[in-house]
Amino acid sequence: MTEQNNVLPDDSESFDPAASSLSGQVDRAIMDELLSIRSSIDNIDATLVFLLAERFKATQKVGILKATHKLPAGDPGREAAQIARLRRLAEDAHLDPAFAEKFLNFIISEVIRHHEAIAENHQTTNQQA
Ligand SMILES: O=C(O)C(=O)C[C@]1(C(=O)O)C=C[C@@H](O)C=C1
Repeated sequence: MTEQNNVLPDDSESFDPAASSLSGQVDRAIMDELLSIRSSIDNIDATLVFLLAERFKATQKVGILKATHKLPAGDPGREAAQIARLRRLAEDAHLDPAFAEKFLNFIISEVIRHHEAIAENHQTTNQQA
């Protein structure tokens, strides 16, 4: 049977978790320890991608709602509250709050770009109708 029941995409054929420019240059035990830690990093990176995909699905709904009701793409008041909250969470988690703020701003700027594209598209479609 070729049916796939797993939820995760299969990247096992294209991704080599042992890929490294250090291969053959580092003691086996050290390399094994490095690969073991990298395995956690790979799981975390995969989780980040799935979480970001879910966040962008949610913000796409916001973008459609905003375009439908002609609301501005950005909401600086909301952003200020989000940034203050994330900075506090970052501090509690021993993550650099400046990095957390930069990361959120990076994501939000992409979301605003998407919102503007949705609004543009919505306007064009309505002009044609
Ligand atoms: O909540 C909104 O109004 C959104 O458009 C989402 C979002 C976000 O990505 O969190 C993006 C842009 C706004 O400036 C504020 C927040």
